[in-house]
Amino acid sequence: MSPDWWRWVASRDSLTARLIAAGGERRFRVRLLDQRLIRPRHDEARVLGLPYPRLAWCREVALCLDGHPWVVARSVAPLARLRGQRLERLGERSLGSWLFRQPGLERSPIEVTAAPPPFHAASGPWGRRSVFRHGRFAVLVQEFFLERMADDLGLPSR
Ligand SMILES: C=C(O[C@@H]1C=C(C(=O)O)C=C[C@H]1O)C(=O)O
Repeated sequence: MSPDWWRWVASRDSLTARLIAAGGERRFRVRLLDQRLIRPRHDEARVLGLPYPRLAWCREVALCLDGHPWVVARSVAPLARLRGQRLERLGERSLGSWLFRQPGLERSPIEVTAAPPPFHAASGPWGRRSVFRHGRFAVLVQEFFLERMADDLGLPSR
């Protein structure tokens, strides 16, 4: 991986904040693509340490700059660990802007993939995922950086 991409893929602070900063004059927007109850995919259940199959709340978004998707994300939170968090009310507010305000937030090591997003038609150089926890609450956040972001920021292909 190029150092330019490593800085994005390995970052552990808020991606929302980084995208807004990198976007400069461009307008940032979270576009809500879907939110629903699901049975997590096998690999998602494994990463979350869930006995399969358990119901989970799923949210899919595109993080857009001036209307162009730079990142697509799918977040999966086991219902049993939602602990009354009303995540469905986030709407087009960023999950990150809420998450990073939670006291005692912990983040697992980041897993990286070169595979395309399994939940979206767009493609790009890298994907990653990690689990955020605070107290008993847990959410798996899976983010895929798209070609449009590489083009707009003049990043290398990989
Ligand atoms: C986890 C973060 O939140 C971002 C916002 C998301 C959303 O609103 O659904 C999903 C993934 C993120 O990239 C972050 O900013 O780091």
